[in-house]
Amino acid sequence: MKTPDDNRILVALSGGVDSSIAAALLQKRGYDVEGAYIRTWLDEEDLGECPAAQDIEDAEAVADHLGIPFRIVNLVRNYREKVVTYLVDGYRRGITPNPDIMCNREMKFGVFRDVARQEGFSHIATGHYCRSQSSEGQTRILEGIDKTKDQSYFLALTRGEDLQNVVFPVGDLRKAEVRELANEIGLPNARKKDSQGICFLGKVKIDEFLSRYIPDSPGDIVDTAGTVRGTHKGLHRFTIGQRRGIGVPSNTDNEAFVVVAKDLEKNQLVIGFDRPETPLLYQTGAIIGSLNWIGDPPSKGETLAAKPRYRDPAQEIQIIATGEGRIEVEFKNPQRALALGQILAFYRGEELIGGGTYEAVEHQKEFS
Ligand SMILES: Nc1ncnc2c1ncn2[C@@H]1O[C@H](COP(=O)(O)OP(=O)(O)OP(=O)(O)O)[C@@H](O)[C@H]1O
Repeated sequence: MKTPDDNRILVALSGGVDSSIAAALLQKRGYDVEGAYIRTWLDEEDLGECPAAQDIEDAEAVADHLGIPFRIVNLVRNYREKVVTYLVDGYRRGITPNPDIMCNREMKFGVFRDVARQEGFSHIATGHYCRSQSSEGQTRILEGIDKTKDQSYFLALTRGEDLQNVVFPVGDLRKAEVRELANEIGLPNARKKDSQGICFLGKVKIDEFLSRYIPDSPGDIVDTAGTVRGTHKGLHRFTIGQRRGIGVPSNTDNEAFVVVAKDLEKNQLVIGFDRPETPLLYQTGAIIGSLNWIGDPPSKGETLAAKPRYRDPAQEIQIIATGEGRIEVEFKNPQRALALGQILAFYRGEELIGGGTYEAVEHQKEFS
């Protein structure tokens, strides 16, 4: 193992604009910067095409443009073990996993960070829109300045110690500034669109991907009164709140059915109208498990902000009870369509203090 050199930073280069600018900014600040593309998927047959090929080409072109060394870090095996398994197992159990959050925890800030350290890099950097502050051995993660791009949510399950010596150079910038900088320095990928969706899946649809791993398991579609309205091919193909692809006409003008629950025991998909009074659709509280604290853990009775999902605005919550590895929260305002397995991220002001997984949800009392 090489001794970490305080000036050496390995930037995770995805081929996108944000991480390219992260590398350019660090280079400008005088660091000894190198770029690395993380390969998480190899099996081109599985995906029909290799979405990574273009990204690798772009990442390499950026490294060339900046005149920094470039490498590909192969984490295909780790990714299958840690992320694909978690993803497929989750869907198989009827819950809704978040592979992006797991990819950050296990790959970028897990194995990749270890590889960087072994290669003598003191720090790693990514193009995430968030900020980090370190003092007295503790690292605090703050939302990015650009609230419309903030990606701190995706770090909610990353271990605090793994976020030490991680730099987020674009967290202090707005996306428009990042694009402007990319044009100014003539980055070859300046016009590239933002990436979307699950890390490796790229252009592949999630249900198509899952169908390779999880066999169909047909069952009834019922409404909230228990009347059978149709059949489904497998509960894993649906998420609470989903409107598309149910295939049951509502016969009501301007109102479609949404998935309000999955009854795993009966293998039934429960549907209803997208209305606040629809039974099961809105939640007032939740039990959160698989907890991870980056900042100081909350105490019983504390009022905090929390993001029930990425892109959801922060909601006021209260900590009702704390227990071993679990916490019970109450939402000030009922939340729509929270799915088991999804992640709640906790905030004190702008600081991300951690996150956990919905293990159970509490429905609006009058309807449950
Ligand atoms: N395959 C990859 N190889 C290396 N780094 C990656 C890879 N995928 C993502 N990253 C890193 O994680 C960060 C956040 O990833 P995300 O997929 O959300 O991309 P993004 O916000 O669109 O950023 P970018 O514009 O850099 O792609 C990236 O900025 C990059 O540093």
